[in-house]
Amino acid sequence: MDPKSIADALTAVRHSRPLVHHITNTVTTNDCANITLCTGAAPVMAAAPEEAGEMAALAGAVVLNIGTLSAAQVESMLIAGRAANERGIPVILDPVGAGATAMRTEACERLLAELDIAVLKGNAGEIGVLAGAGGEVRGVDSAGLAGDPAAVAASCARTYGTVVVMTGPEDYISDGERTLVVGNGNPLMGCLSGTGCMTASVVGAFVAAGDDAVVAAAAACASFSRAGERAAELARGPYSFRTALFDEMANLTEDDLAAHADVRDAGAA
Ligand SMILES: Nc1ncnc2c1ncn2[C@@H]1O[C@H](COP(=O)(O)OP(=O)(O)O)[C@@H](O)[C@H]1O
Ligand SMILES: Cc1ncsc1CCOP(=O)(O)O
Ligand SMILES: [Mg+2]
Repeated sequence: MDPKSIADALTAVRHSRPLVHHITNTVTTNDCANITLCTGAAPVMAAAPEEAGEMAALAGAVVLNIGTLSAAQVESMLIAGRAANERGIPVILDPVGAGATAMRTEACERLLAELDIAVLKGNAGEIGVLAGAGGEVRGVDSAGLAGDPAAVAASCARTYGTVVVMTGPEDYISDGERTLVVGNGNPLMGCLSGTGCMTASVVGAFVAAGDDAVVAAAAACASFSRAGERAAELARGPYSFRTALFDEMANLTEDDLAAHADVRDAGAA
């Protein structure tokens, strides 16, 4: 893919500094706030049903993450999602742990049925479960996927009428017709809780700032994973990597991204 359109997508985030409203889990909420800031956008976390719709209406994107969900939180997600849908504000769903318990799977299916989800972003196991394609999930981690990942991402996108971002050593982005693969990243990203959640935040920032959700989501994945590559050069282990990941996201330049983003059509992968 044209490296300039990837770099331009980062420029668009930094110029528009979109507000990214999150209703998210209690484990990685601070990481999501700070990676949103380091990307060049503005985070806000607001989950109370009394304000979720009002806050969503002010946002450039809404990120719904079911990592530590409750029945009440699902209701807040529906309120926020409806407010966003009424205004054409993109909603990103992170189906953390879908497939691990019936509650998580059913919550995702309800959110996907009742809301217009712009981007469904999960790991390979979560997307495989929701696609009905033999995904396996252990807690919040992917435990495997049956079949060709590009085909699963595309099939899931068609099933739900959304853009799918399926993360792993390579990230697959598909709207059901066009499927891109992002090759950037480093294995240390899989050794840290929160990198999947942060991917959703970064996707939210890029989709808020862009016109084409497939290109924006691919640019988001390339940017975050390129920051991961640079951070890995500075790290002594997972926790110094974590610090470096935020710094490298904030310091990422359009020139570096244009030179190193590895975004291809999956068919040509
Ligand atoms: N082995 C790996 N090599 C490169 N990047 C990885 C690897 N594992 C995960 N990532 C990156 O880490 C982020 C989180 O992906 P993943 O671990 O699949 O999500 P989750 O935390 O939801 O299980 C994504 O940006 C993905 O590209
Ligand atoms: C460990 C854990 N448990 C519930 S949510 C959560 C964080 C998951 O973060 P990620 O999916 O980004 O690894
Ligand atoms: Mg993880």
